[in-house]
Amino acid sequence: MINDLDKKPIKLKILDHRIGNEFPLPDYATLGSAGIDLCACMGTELVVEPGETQLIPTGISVFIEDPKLCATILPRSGLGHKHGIVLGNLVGLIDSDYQGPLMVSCWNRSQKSYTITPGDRIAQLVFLPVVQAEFEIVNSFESTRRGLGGFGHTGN
Ligand SMILES: O=c1ccn([C@H]2C[C@H](O)[C@@H](COP(=O)(O)OP(=O)(O)OP(=O)(O)O)O2)c(=O)[nH]1
Ligand SMILES: [Mg+2]
Repeated sequence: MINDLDKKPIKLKILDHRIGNEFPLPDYATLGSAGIDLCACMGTELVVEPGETQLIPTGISVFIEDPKLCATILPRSGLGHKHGIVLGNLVGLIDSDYQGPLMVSCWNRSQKSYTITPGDRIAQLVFLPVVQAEFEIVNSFESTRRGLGGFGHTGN
């Protein structure tokens, strides 16, 4: 269990006033949840046809501020597995200096149209640590057992 004091304060703007009223404030569903569900905040129902991708507002923006953190937008497993509703960008990456609205690219990879109703939880937001690299230009690397082998080099 994560104590509230161990949680990282993150600035959040409510852009759609249904958030915190008709739709819940973003929060972890259970004590051990890694993700916070994001709600679809469009005005009316939206039908995503098979193969189609729609950009859906979530009604919030966050300012992560700390460059050692980012957030990712991930599919919800139930929607992805049962209905083929995943993300058009596969994974959304939210930069620590981004201050705009959080948007979800919804891709219907199934053969059936899918209706999204305002307030539906369409994806989830996961905060993650980030390490920024500073490149050191070299001419060669110390050799390793793997060396250049990859892409199945070690077998199945
Ligand atoms: O699913 C997503 C992915 C990104 N973003 C926002 C936050 C992110 O910080 C910004 C830029 O995303 P990214 O760097 O992945 O896109 P880009 O195509 O490289 O755009 P840019 O040139 O603005 O960086 O868009 C979202 O709201 N939802
Ligand atoms: Mg970018």
